[in-house]
Amino acid sequence: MTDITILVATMSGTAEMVADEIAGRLEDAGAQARILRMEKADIGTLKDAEGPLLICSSTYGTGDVPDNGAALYGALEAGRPDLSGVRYGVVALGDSVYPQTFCFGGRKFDALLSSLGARRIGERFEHDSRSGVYPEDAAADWAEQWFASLDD
Ligand SMILES: Cc1cc2nc3c(=O)[nH]c(=O)nc-3n(C[C@H](O)[C@H](O)[C@H](O)COP(=O)(O)O)c2cc1C
Repeated sequence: MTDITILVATMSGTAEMVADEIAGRLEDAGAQARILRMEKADIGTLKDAEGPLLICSSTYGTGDVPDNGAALYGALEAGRPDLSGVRYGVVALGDSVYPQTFCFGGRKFDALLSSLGARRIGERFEHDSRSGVYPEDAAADWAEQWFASLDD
């Protein structure tokens, strides 16, 4: 069974709700999904994860990662661990009212993990809170496809 760790960075809870829905969908598809808020994660969490990681992050401030993800982001940036054994996917939440920094929380994690040697599986999923699409439904649909593509 594939173990998937969903790492959540959120300010007002949307990303956590999205992670809950994704976890349910992944479990239905036969995965073991664990949700971890980023303040409870460290470099070891990423390096030692049994299976792929799923970054689920919103965006705040001027294109910043949410506060609860800042310590992990900073530790990765400063420590520059070798993550070449890590596979990951990205769910990025944002709002197109901020076109200059749209979905930068998820995009920043994506760029950082990739620069540390981790391999992204599939395209990044980006949700615009202005779109009228429910983020949890769209992200769960995406995650089901993402999970299926892990075997490719
Ligand atoms: C103060 C504030 C700043 C924001 N800044 C950005 C931003 O720079 N870029 C972006 O794409 N979205 C931005 N957003 C939108 C949120 O990322 C988006 O609404 C997201 O769905 C919130 O998810 P959360 O509840 O998990 O934090 C901002 C929202 C707020 C309230």
